[in-house]
Amino acid sequence: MAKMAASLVEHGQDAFKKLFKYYKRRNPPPDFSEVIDFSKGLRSDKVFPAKLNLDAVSERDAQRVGLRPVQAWKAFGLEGYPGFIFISNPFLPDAQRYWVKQCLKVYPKKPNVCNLDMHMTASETADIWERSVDLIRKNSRGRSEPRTLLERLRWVTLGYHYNWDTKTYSAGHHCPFPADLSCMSQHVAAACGFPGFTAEAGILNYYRSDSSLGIHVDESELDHTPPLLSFSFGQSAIFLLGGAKREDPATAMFTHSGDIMVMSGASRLLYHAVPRILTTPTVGPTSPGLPHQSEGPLPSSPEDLLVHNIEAGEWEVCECYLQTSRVNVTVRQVLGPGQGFPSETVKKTTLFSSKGSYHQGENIEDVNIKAKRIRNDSGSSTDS
Ligand SMILES: O=C(O)CCC(=O)C(=O)O
Ligand SMILES: [Fe+2]
Repeated sequence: MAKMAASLVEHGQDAFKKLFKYYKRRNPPPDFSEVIDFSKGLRSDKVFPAKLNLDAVSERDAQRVGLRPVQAWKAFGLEGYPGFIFISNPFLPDAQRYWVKQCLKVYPKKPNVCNLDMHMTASETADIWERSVDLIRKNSRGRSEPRTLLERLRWVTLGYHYNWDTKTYSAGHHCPFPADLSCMSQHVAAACGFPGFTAEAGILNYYRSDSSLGIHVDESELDHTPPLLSFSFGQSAIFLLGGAKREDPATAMFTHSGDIMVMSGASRLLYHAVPRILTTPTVGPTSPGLPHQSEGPLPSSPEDLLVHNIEAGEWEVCECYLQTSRVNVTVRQVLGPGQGFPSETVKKTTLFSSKGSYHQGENIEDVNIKAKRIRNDSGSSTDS
């Protein structure tokens, strides 16, 4: 089986698509032995330690956003992918809980935009968390139908809201980017050698255990010099990193809870995909970094600490949700320094951003292909 995965890579022709299908397959299950696992350090000969800028972020600034001191981060590069940096869970004990809570409770709130807005009124989507918590708490693993709004959440956009139809950002469709996530992203980017990074757009993807994300490249940002940052929480997944062309072969790696990926330089515009979320039927964490038992509270709050310990009741809901889910946050800088949107994009916004018409009259498959959205095994749309 391991040979099979390798031979798919060697044959070139549509190698990425074949690898995607291979890792997505349930029956028979794929062999994961060739998947790079950065949590195991330098075990693979393709993995090498990445150099970070150790002075870019003070220990105090890192702590403020829930990160360990940069000196303690385990950061890796991957042979053949210059500019790709994988940081294996650099979060302080319990800090992930804060970020998970933000992703589930805070960022889906208005004025941010989510998939549920496309079919529901503003008042119906006003408090997704509050409307979901009681049922999530009574969670029974293994059921297939999502019962709550939180379980039907597929994406949230922050800052400059990504328009899935036109594949553009625009000046007219924008709301303030969350200050905490902006600050954390700035520190991660600075440690990776990008001190001027500005978080301008965010896409949160909410994956259920049968979800996948198709092969795509993130090229809608107007400047590709700044890196793209990716934060993963919850269940582990297989992430495939390909080449500059869609059919180029790809490398498979695990992403676990707390892991950060940085796509910069020559790796900024590489094709990538998430063919599979890895969940096991056992209760408790399956992802090495998933916070389960309290790992020890965050340091008692200096006044300016951005992350804080969350309430036990809130974590109970997050933990139930994460037993079958993965949340990924990508943070992007859209514009170069001093750059503005071309007037063309502003015009397009008026045409396409009216909420009622978003995705309407379109075949769901077309929308999924165009917008490279998350799909479920059943093939059903996860856009609603
Ligand atoms: O979920 C992931 O790890 C990748 C997400 C992604 O590629 C995207 O949002 O563009
Ligand atoms: Fe992406």
